[in-house]
Amino acid sequence: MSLPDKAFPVSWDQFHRDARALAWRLAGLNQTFKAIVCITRGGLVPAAIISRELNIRLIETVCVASYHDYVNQGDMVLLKGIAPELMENGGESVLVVDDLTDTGKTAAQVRTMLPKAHFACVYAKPKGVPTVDTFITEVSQDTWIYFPWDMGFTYQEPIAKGAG
Ligand SMILES: O=P(O)(O)OC[C@H]1O[C@H](OP(=O)(O)OP(=O)(O)O)[C@H](O)[C@@H]1O
Ligand code: HPA
Ligand SMILES: [Mg+2]
Repeated sequence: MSLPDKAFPVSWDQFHRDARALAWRLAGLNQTFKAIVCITRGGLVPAAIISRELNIRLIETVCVASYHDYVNQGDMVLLKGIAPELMENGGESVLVVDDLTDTGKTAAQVRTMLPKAHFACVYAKPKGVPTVDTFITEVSQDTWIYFPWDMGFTYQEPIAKGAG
């Protein structure tokens, strides 16, 4: 598999705005969440923003590794599971947070551990949409999202390079 055709670069400002929009959406559910389980590593950043906005202080991680060479998804490896007390009652009142759902495999794997939890992510691609309960922005499946923590400043060729 090669890199998707379209690029969706996200700045820190935009990510903060979108993660805060997700927090507003979750606040509107009028549901009390007793804990956040964030899917590392991408879920750590929105979890920090959402935990601040919703005043959730109990934060757990589930550590899943799957994308071993940038775009190609290898086997999923569970590096660290979830504290047993948060898995009681299928994870009822637990909020699971990730930066995005793409094929939906990561969310589906975590759902097997927390079937009754609420799954939220900032961005979603169509294949992943059915695996989450709440998200903010959908991008097409052939789009690659570039997160600010993966980026650096580089020279950009003019769009009309060579012209004039
Ligand atoms: O819906 P999927 O096709 O499973 O893809 C979505 C997952 O892929 C990315 O994580 P990644 O496995 O790249 O690891 P990272 O969060 O540690 O960067 C992203 O943060 C999601 O967790
Ligand atoms: N961007 C960054 N990481 C990802 C993506 C993406 O579009 N899909 C799966 N992991
Ligand atoms: Mg991830």
